Amino acid sequence: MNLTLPNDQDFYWKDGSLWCEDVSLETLARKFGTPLYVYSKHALVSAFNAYQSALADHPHLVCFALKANSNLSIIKLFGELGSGFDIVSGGELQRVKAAGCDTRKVIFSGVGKTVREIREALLADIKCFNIESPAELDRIIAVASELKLRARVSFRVNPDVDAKTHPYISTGLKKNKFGIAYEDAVSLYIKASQAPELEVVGIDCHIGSQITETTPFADACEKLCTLLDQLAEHGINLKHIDFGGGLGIKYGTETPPTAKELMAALRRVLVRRGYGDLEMIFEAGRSLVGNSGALLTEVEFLKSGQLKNFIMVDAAMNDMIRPTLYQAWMQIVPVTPSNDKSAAFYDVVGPVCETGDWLGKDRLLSVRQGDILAMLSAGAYGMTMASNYNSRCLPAEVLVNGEEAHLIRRRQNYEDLYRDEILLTR
Ligand SMILES: Cc1ncc(COP(=O)(O)O)c(C=O)c1O
Ligand SMILES: N[C@@H](CCCC[NH3+])C(=O)O
Repeated sequence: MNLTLPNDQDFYWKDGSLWCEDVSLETLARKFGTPLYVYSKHALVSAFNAYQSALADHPHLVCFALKANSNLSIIKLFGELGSGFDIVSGGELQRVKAAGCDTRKVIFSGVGKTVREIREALLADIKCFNIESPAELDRIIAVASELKLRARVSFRVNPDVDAKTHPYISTGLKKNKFGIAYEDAVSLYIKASQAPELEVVGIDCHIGSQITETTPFADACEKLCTLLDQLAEHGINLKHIDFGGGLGIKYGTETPPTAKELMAALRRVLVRRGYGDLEMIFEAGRSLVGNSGALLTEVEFLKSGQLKNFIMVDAAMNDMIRPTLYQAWMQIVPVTPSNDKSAAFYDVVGPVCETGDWLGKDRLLSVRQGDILAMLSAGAYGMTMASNYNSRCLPAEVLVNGEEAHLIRRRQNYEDLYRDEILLTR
């Protein structure tokens, strides 16, 4: 595979070493230790602005999906750029508040919202609940009635389109647990519109993640427009259409559409179907943060197995689970390549006691003990999916802005591992 770097504007080669903006990754690894997540502020801002400029001529709200990366400093940065937020838990709502951002720009998705979470979101005056089941509709009515508040709602409709992505991250099919059935949508909208506790404001779908074509989005849009036609016949007219997230990024050889291309495809459908004036909402996660981050890790040992060679690094599946969970391919490069050792094929593995603890397989690399490797495009679903498995401390996170590198999450220490546990003394 002849590969270029996935984001060679913000992570690029200079003087024989890999840099993030105006700081070398080697320097960052030595200064902050490894494993280390490094994010480029410029990349984050550019990704957000790509959506903003593609949508500039239309009413819209880009809601950053916190599940992709929920560091407070990153939430705050997007908030300052004008972002809304897509949340799926009370904890994520609390993060939006803790970052000092506007909860009235929050969209609440998720199939299992608890009474407590609904209460908190209503009190925070969020923009909209994306309802995912008839039972949730009843629950929101009950909580709104108890609080004497009106909930703004939309239904997440399952358009049953194939997003052509990994089965674990495709969500818009009939067999998935997400959303309400397309066939049930009209009757649920009628019920919701008759409830005084609700204001029915939108329609929503989310068909999957890491989608690299525009067609599935356009297909979903057509299906939602057909529903909008049917709802209009019942006098139900909505204010917004929410396309969820899902826009893919470049990890290796993918060529995903740009935000501009995606918007053009959606606008074509909306305008043709007579819904060009609706506010367009996006719950963008990966496409805002994925290519903005790298995971740095140090080579602990090289090991020749019976059938394979291994590079043992100090990052593991607990720090970055995507490769083993989805067989995801993510680029791994030495940050300061040298040719004084001949290249060989290696599996890049961590120290966790699981055969599935790998970050890359069959990679042609020339490395020595002590070298720093960078796993690229690691800004989405990296740190947020990290765990303490094997009692490993969570990595630190650094945000680079030009020549400056700010620590935005300190590395955990051993005491952090059991701080919440209670040692029974008898
Ligand atoms: C409801 C919902 N919205 C938004 C997202 C963000 O998706 P992505 O990171 O692919 O943009 C997800 C995750 O797939 C999701 O489940
Ligand atoms: N966590 C997944 C995507 C799932 C998105 C959540 N709906 C990934 O790393 O690709």
